[in-house]
Amino acid sequence: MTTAFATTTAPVLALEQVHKRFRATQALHDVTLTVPEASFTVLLGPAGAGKTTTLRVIAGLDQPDAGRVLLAGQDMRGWEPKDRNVAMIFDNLALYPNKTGFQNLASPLRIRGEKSEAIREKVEAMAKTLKVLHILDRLPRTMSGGERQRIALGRALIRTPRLFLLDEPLSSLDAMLRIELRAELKRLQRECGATFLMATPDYTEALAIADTVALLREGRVVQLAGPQTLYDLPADREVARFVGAPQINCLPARYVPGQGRVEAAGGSIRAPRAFVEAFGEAETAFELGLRPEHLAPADPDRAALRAEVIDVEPLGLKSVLTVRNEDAELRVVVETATLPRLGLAVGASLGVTVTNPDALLAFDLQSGRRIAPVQAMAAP
Ligand SMILES: Nc1ncnc2c1ncn2[C@@H]1O[C@H](COP(=O)(O)OP(=O)(O)OP(=O)(O)O)[C@@H](O)[C@H]1O
Repeated sequence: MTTAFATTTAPVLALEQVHKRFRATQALHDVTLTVPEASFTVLLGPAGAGKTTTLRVIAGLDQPDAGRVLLAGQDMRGWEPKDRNVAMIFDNLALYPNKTGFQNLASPLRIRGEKSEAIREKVEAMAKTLKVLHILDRLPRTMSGGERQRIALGRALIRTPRLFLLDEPLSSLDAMLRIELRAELKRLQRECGATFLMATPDYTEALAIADTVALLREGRVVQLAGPQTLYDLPADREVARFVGAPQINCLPARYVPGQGRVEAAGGSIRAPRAFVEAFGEAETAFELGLRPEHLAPADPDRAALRAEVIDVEPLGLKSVLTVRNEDAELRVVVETATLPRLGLAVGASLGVTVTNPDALLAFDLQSGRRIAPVQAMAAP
């Protein structure tokens, strides 16, 4: 399916210092965000972060207290939702129960007064893309949940607004279907050249689907970055914790400049270059961020630290070990197949080594902001 979208030099959407308060709650605080044409941007954040409010403000369903919403460069102040040429798709994608799959898909086009032939063509193209050609003659009650969701998505996507706003559109689906449909959403967006802004609290969904992620927390954009940057260079400790499973290990640490070493969890490792650059000659206490996949079991005599296994969580191909010593508790990801050979079971002693020192993160003890690696916010 191809659809021509008008090209303008201005981004499809720009939010400029948007504020929104609901009585005691500051739902949005100084939100500034740009969404370029033909991109897939994800608003990621926990419940109550302000995702839905952001989408509603863009759609014109809520008015900002301050700041501007620009669509294709045009200030939307005073514009009715229906005149903004944006489509908002919610999670409860209801279908008309008495209409067939075809009629449901066709309804937005019929409302717009399109000709029958054009409608048939567009519906069939959409049905083919979403793999629902075989159920076009059926009523929703005879479809599976996933089929209904596809028809509903197709009905929303069959129009060609300049911006699609999707509010957790996959949240009511089971895990398998969600993964399948999110890949299709991405493909649809790419093939149509449409511009999507999607809200989700699920970081795996955001990482899998987004070109750019805007991480919202308590009404603020905490980080705007490509998915990999968000994971590798989180703006602060909370972002690092929110993005990634098993969760990143965060532990008190000290940088010792003379020796160029980092001490943590009762052990010591050579400081990565990024830390030397960030800390210079200053002995510094900080919080060390260690992703579980950057740790590995090792010979206790040669490892950075020693610990005891207190839990083993098998996850199929990989397992998560929780290990503890007097100073710290850490999660370590290992290949499940290696567990018996290494004798790793609850109660076993082991050494733990850092496999990728360049991936270590340092956070400020007070503010939690990342202090190493120092890197300008990378372009997504
Ligand atoms: N109409 C309203 N009246 C009062 N408070 C509101 C209203 N709408 C939203 N809020 C509050 O504003 C904050 C942001 O809400 P919002 O629905 O935007 O969050 P969200 O990130 O979409 O959360 P969720 O993932 O749970 O949908 C919350 O504290 C919420 O309680």
